[in-house]
This record gives sequence, C-alpha cells and structure tokens, in this order.
Amino acid sequence: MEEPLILNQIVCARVPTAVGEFQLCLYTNNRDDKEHLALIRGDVFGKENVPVRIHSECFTGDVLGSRRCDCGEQLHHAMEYIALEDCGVIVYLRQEGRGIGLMEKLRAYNLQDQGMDTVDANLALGHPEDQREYSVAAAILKDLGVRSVRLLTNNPDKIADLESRGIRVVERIPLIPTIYPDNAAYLMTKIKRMNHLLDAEVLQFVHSESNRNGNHP
Ligand SMILES: Nc1nc2c(ncn2[C@@H]2O[C@H](COP(=O)(O)OP(=O)(O)OP(=O)(O)O)[C@@H](O)[C@H]2O)c(=O)[nH]1
Ligand SMILES: [Zn+2]
Repeated sequence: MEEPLILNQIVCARVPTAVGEFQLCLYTNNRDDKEHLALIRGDVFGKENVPVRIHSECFTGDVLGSRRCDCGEQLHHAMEYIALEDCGVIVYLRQEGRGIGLMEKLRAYNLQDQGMDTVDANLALGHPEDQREYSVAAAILKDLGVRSVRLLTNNPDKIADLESRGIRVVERIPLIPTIYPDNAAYLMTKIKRMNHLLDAEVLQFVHSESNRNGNHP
C-alpha cells in the first residue's frame, strides 16, 4: 500500500505582480522531490466557494508563451480572475508535460510535428496519455483550510480526481482559449480525445480554423 502523503509548507513570500500582490508558498512532500507551489490571494482559511486553479507546469506555455497549447493563457486568466475576486488559490504542480517531464514533452512535440496528435505522441513514447494525479493539490488545499472550490478548468477528470480526494467542487469556471493556427488541432484533440469541456462555439471555430489551414487534427 502507498505510504500516507506527508506535506510540508516550507516557506511563503510576497510576490507583487501586474494584477496585484500574492503570497507564494512552497511545499515539499514524501512522494516526489518536486517543489509544488500555492499562489494565494486573500484570506482563504475556512472559506467556502474559493476560486481555485490547479495548474500543471508548462515551461513552454507558462514562461515562453508558446502557442502550441493554452497553458500560459490559462495561468494568466486564472491570476486575473483571482485578482478581481481578491480571493483564491493557484496550485502550481510541477508535473510538466502531463507528468512526463520537459524532455519527453519536447520529443512528443516533434512527433506532433510529424502528424501525430498529443495523445498518440505520448503513447508512441511509451507514456500514458496523462500521467497526472492530484493528491498533492488536494493536500495543499486542505492545508490552506479551503473548504470548497470553484474550479477554473475545462478538464472533467481533474474535477473527479479532486472530489475523490475530499475536495468539494461546487462550480466549474470555464477557461476559454484563444484559438491560433498553432493550437487549433491541439484544442480539437483535447475536446475529442480527452473529454475537455470546451464550448460548441470553440469547437466550431477550431473546425473552421483547422480546415482553413489544411490541418487534420
Ligand atoms: N505530454 C504533453 N504534455 C503537454 C502537451 N501540451 C501541453 N502539455 C502539458 O499539459 C499540462 C496541461 O494540461 P492541459 O491538457 O493543457 O490542461 P489540463 O490541466 O488537463 O486542464 P485545464 O484545467 O482545463 O487546463 C501541462 O503540464 C503541459 O506541460 C503535449 O502536447 N504533450
Ligand atoms: Zn502548455
């Protein structure tokens, strides 16, 4: 049986950003050697209906603004949303590349440039389509005293996983991506093969964009 998860909050520091000030708290745990993070606005302890984003690290999207995916935009939308509410948490999980790491994600990108979609590229490299789980995220939310969440996500598996770990998700807040020629096929795959909850209009737009650009997602 798996060892019980032990989580330690090591340090928190003030981070002023373009959308105001946050506290950034760093956690260690006994399951992996990653420094998982919580970016916190306001007093969330004991609160219900807290806006929460569980974000998986994407160096290319989050730092470089890559348009292969919608990660960078999702992170910034979540920060803006939480700033407007003046309350909320972004749990930043260091599970780069849906858990396969940056090296393998870059290999997967090369396979995608040869015509595979994001799911088949992972499978071709010997990885599951999604290697993530959210035990550390749930433990961080419990550590912060968050009682129920309004989750910023399009991923139904993330909601189910969190709920199975005792986090009450009272609402889903959709994240609507900007569609570019470089991410249209990728978004379509997320809708069709990963059950992501993107609106019908987005689906239609993705269709017309990918047809216009001759892509076949
Ligand atoms: N292996 C792999 N990982 C990717 C690819 N594109 C983005 N990622 C990673 O996918 C993770 C984000 O997952 P997404 O599928 O974009 O979104 P999600 O977290 O499942 O769902 P949302 O909450 O709606 O954002 C990050 O860790 C990215 O590094 C890809 O083509 N291949
Ligand atoms: Zn990304």
